[in-house]
Amino acid sequence: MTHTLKGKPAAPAATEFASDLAAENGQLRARMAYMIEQAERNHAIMMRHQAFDLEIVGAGSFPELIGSIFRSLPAISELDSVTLSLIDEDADIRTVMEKLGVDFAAFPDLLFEPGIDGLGFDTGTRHTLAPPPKPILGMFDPVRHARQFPAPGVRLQSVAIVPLLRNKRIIGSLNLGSADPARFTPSLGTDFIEHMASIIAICLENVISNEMLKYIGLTDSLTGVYNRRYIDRRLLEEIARARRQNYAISFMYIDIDHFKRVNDTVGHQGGDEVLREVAGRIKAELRVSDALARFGGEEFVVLLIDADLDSAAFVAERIRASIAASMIGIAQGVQLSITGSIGVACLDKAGEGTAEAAALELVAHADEALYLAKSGGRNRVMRYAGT
Ligand SMILES: Nc1nc2c(ncn2[C@@H]2O[C@H](COP(=O)(O)OP(=O)(O)OP(=O)(O)O)[C@@H](O)[C@H]2O)c(=O)[nH]1
Repeated sequence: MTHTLKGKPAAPAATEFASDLAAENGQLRARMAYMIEQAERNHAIMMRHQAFDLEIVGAGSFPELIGSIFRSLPAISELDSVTLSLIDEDADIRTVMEKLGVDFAAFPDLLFEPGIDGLGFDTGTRHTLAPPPKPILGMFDPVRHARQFPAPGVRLQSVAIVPLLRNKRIIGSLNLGSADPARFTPSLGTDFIEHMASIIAICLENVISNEMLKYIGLTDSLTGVYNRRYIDRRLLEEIARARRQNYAISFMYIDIDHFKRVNDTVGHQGGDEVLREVAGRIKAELRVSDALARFGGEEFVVLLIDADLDSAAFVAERIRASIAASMIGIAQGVQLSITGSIGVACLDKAGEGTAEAAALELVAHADEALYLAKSGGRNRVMRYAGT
């Protein structure tokens, strides 16, 4: 038997080798287990992101898309804050979405920027052919990132400001915030978040153009107010809602008096200017919940929500007075005195029968009242006699 200097028996070489091997094996197994766990975790993240991609690609409207982004992205990416900045130079997107009924109060993390400068990318000195900006990753700075994170719910530590690009044009930024300081560091690879941002950018551009088209299809290009298609649809929705909530809705026909003479005197273009001015004057007398449309020609209609015949006639009188109040100036200094006749009808507690039948009846009653206003001498408001 061999002895060490301290007198203990030395382990045989084979046993030593076996225990080294076992230790190494253990380490390798632990590493393997860790790598499998990582791979499974990454796979789960990939699957969640694929499901997210499918969800946003399938979004049929702007609120649906924005809702999906704010609801799902923080959860699947384990983020503490997600905001979205959209460039909206002349507030066109905001205006159209509002007109289509989008409630922006429901999306406090949706931010509009009047220009590219507000996004914080270095674009000032960029040559037009230079590559588009890359995501900016790093520590959260409450001053520098105040625009992207105006009211973060938690104390953010690191952020990623990812440009949303369409054909190399920046349309906004996706702003990701984490309470973990190591989550977004400048050295982190950005392929994954750039890919995610590119899908979001495509979806955003698609829904925004779809909503714009929808809006164009529902508005009158000459005056910018709604068109007949919009009112026909809205009337049915409003009748159904008025029935559920038990309130009255009213309808008004407004027809410019002797408009043929206007066209004959100042030409069709002059007539168009008068139509635009009259639309503006009517609109100024309405509440945001009321809907104004041009039914074609020189005829406008107004749908008043939660308004009985008395209140509708009161608003109609205000509109009549405002059209007649002052001359309308058109090109080359020509001033015209314009009046309008108005017929008003009301669907008390939203009527009986189908919504379609009730809508037809309401419009016909307002038309009858308009006829009375015209035959009674014009520049007047008449109520439907049967209501
Ligand atoms: N400028 C312009 N004129 C239009 C447009 N659409 C219809 N009109 C004209 O509107 C006029 C409507 O005339 P009428 O329906 O005879 O009625 P009116 O002259 O207004 O007479 P009353 O309604 O009876 O007071 C016609 O001359 C149409 O050519 C339009 O988009 N622009």
